[in-house]
Amino acid sequence: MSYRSAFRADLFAGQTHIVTGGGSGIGRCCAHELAALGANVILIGRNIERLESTQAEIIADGGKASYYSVDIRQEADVRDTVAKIVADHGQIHGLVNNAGGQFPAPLLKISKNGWDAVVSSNLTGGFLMAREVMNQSMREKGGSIVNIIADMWRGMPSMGHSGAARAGMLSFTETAAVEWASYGVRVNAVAPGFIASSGMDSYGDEFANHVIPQMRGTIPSSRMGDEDEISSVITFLLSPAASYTTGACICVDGGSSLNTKLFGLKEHDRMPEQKAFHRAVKPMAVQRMMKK
Ligand SMILES: CCCCC/C=C/C(=O)SCCNC(=O)CCNC(=O)[C@H](O)C(C)(C)COP(=O)(O)OP(=O)(O)OC[C@H]1O[C@@H](n2cnc3c(N)ncnc32)[C@H](O)[C@@H]1OP(=O)(O)O
Ligand SMILES: NC(=O)C1=CN([C@@H]2O[C@H](COP(=O)(O)OP(=O)(O)OC[C@H]3O[C@@H](n4cnc5c(N)ncnc54)[C@H](OP(=O)(O)O)[C@@H]3O)[C@@H](O)[C@H]2O)C=CC1
Repeated sequence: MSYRSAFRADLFAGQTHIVTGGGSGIGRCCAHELAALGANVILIGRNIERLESTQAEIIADGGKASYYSVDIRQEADVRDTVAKIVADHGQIHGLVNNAGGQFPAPLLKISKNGWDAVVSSNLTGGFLMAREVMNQSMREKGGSIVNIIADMWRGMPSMGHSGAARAGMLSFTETAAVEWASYGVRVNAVAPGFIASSGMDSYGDEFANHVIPQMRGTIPSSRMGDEDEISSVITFLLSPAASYTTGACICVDGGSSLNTKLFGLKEHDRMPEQKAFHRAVKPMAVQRMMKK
């Protein structure tokens, strides 16, 4: 296995974990990490080429992976796909609800269809996946669900549809954690900040050249996060190390959600030692996962 996880190599041996959006970005990275820890990984997404490619990478690396192409917004397709997964692989131990995305636009420029497309991708789809996995496996056998949301605290300007959906997903996480705890099912969330993922590259030049440099200046850690820095927290939440953790949300954002504008971060807060520290830790993170 070439993926260098911080966790024990047989952590998920004999277990099956679903990763939605597993064909690219954070989901692909997470699929690699879970497979490196012994899991049989099920990749879900719409684009078959990307799913196939991630599956091939994992298998070439000595891991186990399969894929099912489905749009998580389609209720009947989600139900049938989960049924197929249970028939093919048996118990589902973990679900990573990572599929999603949005387009940058101010609220006044978002059509009803645009709003619905984003809300159904980032809220309804995750609910459908969790409900079906619960009904068809976890309510009998227990399990762990991790929902990926976003840094939407105090609003998400230019991505208001996504902010509303992610806030809803956090509330869903908390409700499901309470309702499903007695079935031995834990439900948690991870809120990534700015992560240098392949998905982030999809927003075009304006976003890359203007928005990202501007946002980087507001992050106390002075850099964007890497995909593996989200994956390791997902892995922790799926693992027995988090056996008493449910209904929690872990912000993985280099401190950006804490950076109040009131007496905000100044250049002199970024000490030279801090920059040196980043240079020291970055190579290890990069070694964990080679980006495409
Ligand atoms: C402060 C923290 C920042 C956090 C940063 C977050 C980063 C990330 O999440 S990284 C990347 C994640 N990946 C993506 O975002 C993938 C790219 N996005 C999408 O695929 C789309 O946004 C989607 C989720 C809406 C795709 O859904 P789909 O059903 O394929 O959408 P359609 O193309 O059919 O369009 C439906 C509807 O939406 C309108 N629309 C789509 N794009 C835009 C746009 N760029 N601007 C305005 N409107 C858009 C589209 O026009 C349709 O509406 P109608 O025209 O009214 O029918
Ligand atoms: N990168 C970042 O900075 C941040 C990312 N996030 C969130 O983290 C998650 C992963 O993002 P990231 O890896 O960066 O971006 P990607 O765009 O690479 O990943 C999104 C994945 O979701 C899948 N997907 C999207 N819609 C659907 C759908 N309707 N049905 C099934 N699969 C779907 C896509 O596959 P396909 O197109 O094949 O269906 C793709 O593999 C997303 O929810 C994203 O919004 C949150 C905060 C910050």
